[in-house]
Amino acid sequence: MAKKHTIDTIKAAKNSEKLVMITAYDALFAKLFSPLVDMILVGDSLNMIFAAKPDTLSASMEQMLYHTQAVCAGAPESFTIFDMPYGSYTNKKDALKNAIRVYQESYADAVKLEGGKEKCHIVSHLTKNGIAVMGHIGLLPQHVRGAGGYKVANNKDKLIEDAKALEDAGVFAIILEGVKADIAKDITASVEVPVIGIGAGKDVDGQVLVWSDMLGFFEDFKPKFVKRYLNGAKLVKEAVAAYAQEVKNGRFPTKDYSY
Ligand SMILES: Nc1nc(=O)c2c([nH]1)NC[C@@H]1CN(c3ccc(C(=O)N[C@@H](CCC(=O)O)C(=O)O)cc3)CN21
Ligand SMILES: CC(C)C(=O)C(=O)O
Ligand SMILES: [Mg+2]
Repeated sequence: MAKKHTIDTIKAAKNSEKLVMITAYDALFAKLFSPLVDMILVGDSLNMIFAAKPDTLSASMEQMLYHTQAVCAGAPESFTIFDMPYGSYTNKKDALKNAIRVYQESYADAVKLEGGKEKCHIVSHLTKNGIAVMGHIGLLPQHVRGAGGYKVANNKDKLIEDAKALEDAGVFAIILEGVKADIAKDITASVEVPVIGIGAGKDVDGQVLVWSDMLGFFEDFKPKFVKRYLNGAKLVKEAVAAYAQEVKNGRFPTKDYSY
């Protein structure tokens, strides 16, 4: 990706090229991913992956800001999206206050928040104040406890209504999570902003995956939509085992590694 995206180039990608998005939570990986993807999401999924919590609900603004500062430091050339944590956008006033913190305390380019029609008054309040907002509909991880689990969403008419309402409220793109592929196709066709899928099949405008899922580091989590492009956990375990063995048997360090 030669030049950093803007909301205009992201919108223009619809119907011309697929958009590639990946999560990152730290500078090291963000720097590796940056030249290879269109957008980086600092997902509240970091609460589960980085902090080993059972869900995303306890992620805080402070934690999200800390990780976003790290990601932006590692990937200044990437369009970076801050995932608004649970409870940070329950009303217009709090949402704007917290979104302004994102722009003032990090270099994130946009924020993302979960919800459709019922969140549009908040989305338009943010966009009217100069904040770029990405929507997120379908399976909403922040609703996991209230909903009693992660469930694929199949209410096509409601999802199309949500997508259109978000577009009217001013989002520049929409995440569509956990939706049957044929329904996702119709939702994607119903709006002019790009729809980025996760577990939503191929007929969307782009894809997002959690980095540690697609690189095979998050071994305990293997839902249907995750493709493993690397067996990260296996490679790391082999390397650390080799190091441990060489320390134990005195083969490391040799003269080459000694002063
Ligand atoms: N590591 C990780 N990857 C993610 O993609 C992710 C997170 N964490 N945390 C936040 C949310 C939670 N997500 C999830 C979590 C579980 C399922 C899941 O169990 N899916 C079932 C389908 C259930 C159904 O058929 O209704 C599956 O078996 O695929 C899906 C998305 C996606 N997000
Ligand atoms: C799964 C993606 C879209 C997300 O919201 C996250 O990583 O938190
Ligand atoms: Mg999230």
